Amino acid sequence: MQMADSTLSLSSNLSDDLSLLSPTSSQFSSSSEFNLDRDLLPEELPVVKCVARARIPTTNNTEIFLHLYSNNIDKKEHLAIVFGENIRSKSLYLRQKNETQSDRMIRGAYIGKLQPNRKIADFDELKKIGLKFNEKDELIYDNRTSYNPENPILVRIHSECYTGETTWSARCDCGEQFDEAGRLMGEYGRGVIIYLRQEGRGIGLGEKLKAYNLQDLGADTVQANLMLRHPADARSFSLATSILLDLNLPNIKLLTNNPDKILAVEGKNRLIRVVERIPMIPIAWRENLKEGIQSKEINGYLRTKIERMGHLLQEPIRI
Ligand SMILES: Nc1nc2c(ncn2[C@@H]2O[C@H](COP(=O)(O)OP(=O)(O)OP(=O)(O)O)[C@@H](O)[C@H]2O)c(=O)[nH]1
Repeated sequence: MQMADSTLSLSSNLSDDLSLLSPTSSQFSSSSEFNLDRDLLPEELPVVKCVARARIPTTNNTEIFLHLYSNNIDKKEHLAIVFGENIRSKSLYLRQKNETQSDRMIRGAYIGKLQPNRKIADFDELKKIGLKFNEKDELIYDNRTSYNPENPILVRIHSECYTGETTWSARCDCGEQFDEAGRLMGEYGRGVIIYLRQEGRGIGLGEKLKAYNLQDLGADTVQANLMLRHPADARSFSLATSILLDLNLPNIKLLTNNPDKILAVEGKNRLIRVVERIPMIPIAWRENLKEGIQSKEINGYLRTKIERMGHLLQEPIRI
């Protein structure tokens, strides 16, 4: 999203900045200071290519199809976690030069199920049963081969969070949101989680750990980023736009509280349409205080997202 550092004029020395962290500091007063402008989004989208896909049976008894993407703007392995066998990547199914049926099965460009002794991935076999390909050998989608792109599909765009997903952090709601998105999509039997490698809202894990120390020293999640001379949010969602287009999913129902994410994934030319926003209400806020993430940090974190980043969420009134 590359949001600009618009509110804070920083002194050159971090230790000077620490003195700004008194509770009475009023320099951050307005809400949603960082909201995005559609006109400033890039015109051109990144080029993405699905290089491998595999079926993953999960511990929840749901089957997912993991799609791994390369792209022309970074070297990271971004992913689409796909619930539903008939959601197809255009770039994956393109026929590659000199590839064999076995090559296609190995990189996941098959239709149906793999089983021992299967010989044909899709192409010739599918032609035989009447499926059509265009002059570039791209599969022409129809009801038998693909999800109907007119039907909005449930999507979560998730940014990597090592601490929330792997080390059980109760500083943020990332792990809970990831699990919840998977649970919902498993229940519906359809959906996509786009997993973007932009740790720490794009500043990386090392910088996020420094931000956590600043938070323990009294900064909120936005202040900490700014004090480290990063934007409040350094992410871009154009890769998610390109991946959704590659999966032939132009209409989506987005699980998010972040209005900027909606704008960002739709992009400048609105090639993706968010036809519905589905809020992600923290479990502790919607059920009872015994469930969900319990920590003093999480409440401050969520409050800052509401007050300073304009998140569409309401803290429950506790009696
Ligand atoms: N810099 C920084 N990053 C954080 C902090 N807490 C969580 N993150 C990162 O924030 C990102 C998670 O944001 P998301 O949950 O995808 O998005 P969001 O903008 O909160 O919007 P939602 O869709 O409503 O969840 C991950 O990359 C986390 O690593 C923090 O205190 N500082």
